Amino acid sequence: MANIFDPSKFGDIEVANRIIMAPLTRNRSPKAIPNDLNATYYEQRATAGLIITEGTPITQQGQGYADVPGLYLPAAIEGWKKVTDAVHKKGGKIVTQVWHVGRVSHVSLQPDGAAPVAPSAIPAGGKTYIIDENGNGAFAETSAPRALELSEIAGIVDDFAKGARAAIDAGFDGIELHGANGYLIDQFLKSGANQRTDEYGGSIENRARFLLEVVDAVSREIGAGRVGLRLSPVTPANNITEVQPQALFNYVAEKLGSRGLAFIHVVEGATGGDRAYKQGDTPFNYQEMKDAYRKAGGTGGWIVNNGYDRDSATEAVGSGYADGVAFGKLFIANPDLVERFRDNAPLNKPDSNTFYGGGAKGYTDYPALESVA
Ligand SMILES: C=C(C(=O)O)c1ccccc1
Repeated sequence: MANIFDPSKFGDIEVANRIIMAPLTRNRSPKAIPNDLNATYYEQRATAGLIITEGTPITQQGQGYADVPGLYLPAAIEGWKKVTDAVHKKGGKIVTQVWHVGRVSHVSLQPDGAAPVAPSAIPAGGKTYIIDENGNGAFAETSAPRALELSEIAGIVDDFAKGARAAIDAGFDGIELHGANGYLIDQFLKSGANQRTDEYGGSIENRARFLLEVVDAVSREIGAGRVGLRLSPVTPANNITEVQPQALFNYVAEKLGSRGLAFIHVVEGATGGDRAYKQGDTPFNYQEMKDAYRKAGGTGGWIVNNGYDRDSATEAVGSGYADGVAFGKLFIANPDLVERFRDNAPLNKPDSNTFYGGGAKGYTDYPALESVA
């Protein structure tokens, strides 16, 4: 019976344990270029079985928030090399979350101040984080998106492949495709954001087409064994909705089963919120989705996320339900979370006031156990 401290292998990626650092946007990479402070932050957390970095846009069009790192500038690749080198020197493993925000953006962040793009011209609502005219961080309403022309979609699929290649060039052990939380891939998947009438909209097969084309393109580029995928079947994040999540994600899981991916990372419930959240009246059955994946030949690691603690993670891995458990806020506040879990030691509490933006405070200044002994 596995436990959370056992090593494993997710596709081509060997991991020292099952305690995974979840992707966490921190808005501390001005001009989309990773910096020394970012390298320190990730290095401090290198004992995670696998670090999944914050969302990293593949293009400026895919950028939706100020000061997140990108993969589309040469200087950013050099910046990421500082991060991957630092983590590898500590024996860690790290993949980057490859991201296109779709409609969750603002014209001030878009090339030539253009409208953000999406499957359909349906606004996300809600707010994003920009740098205002005075150079200060500020929250702003997301801008109304335009619907992608059919002829544009292949180019974005190719942008994902280029981003995956850039990630490997930057020294990452692989990538996680961001298919969750109401961003572009999730917008194509879900009925509330995708009302296209061409081969990318309407039926479940059509709405899953973009995801599967992106999976196949990045797998051709860097090898499926270095590709993970994050999904969030029922999250309401960024006002995304879906009328039949179980049918959709059972289908997606079945189609992923034959693609040899390294891992599938599933947000259970509302991202960062209610684990029991559901879209519609029927609770989502995550085991059923996993069964569909395994039945179709899926061998990738099954990583679960949202509201887990040491005990529930131990149960999830020990029972064989999960191969890994991803922790977000706990890794923000506990760089040495693995050691704290091993010693069943007290945990630092995260300060939500410093989650987004700023510098070292609330980022690299959380103490590790040995520093408080
Ligand atoms: C990448 C994010 C996600 O997946 O929800 C994100 C973006 C901004 C703030 C928090 C989280």
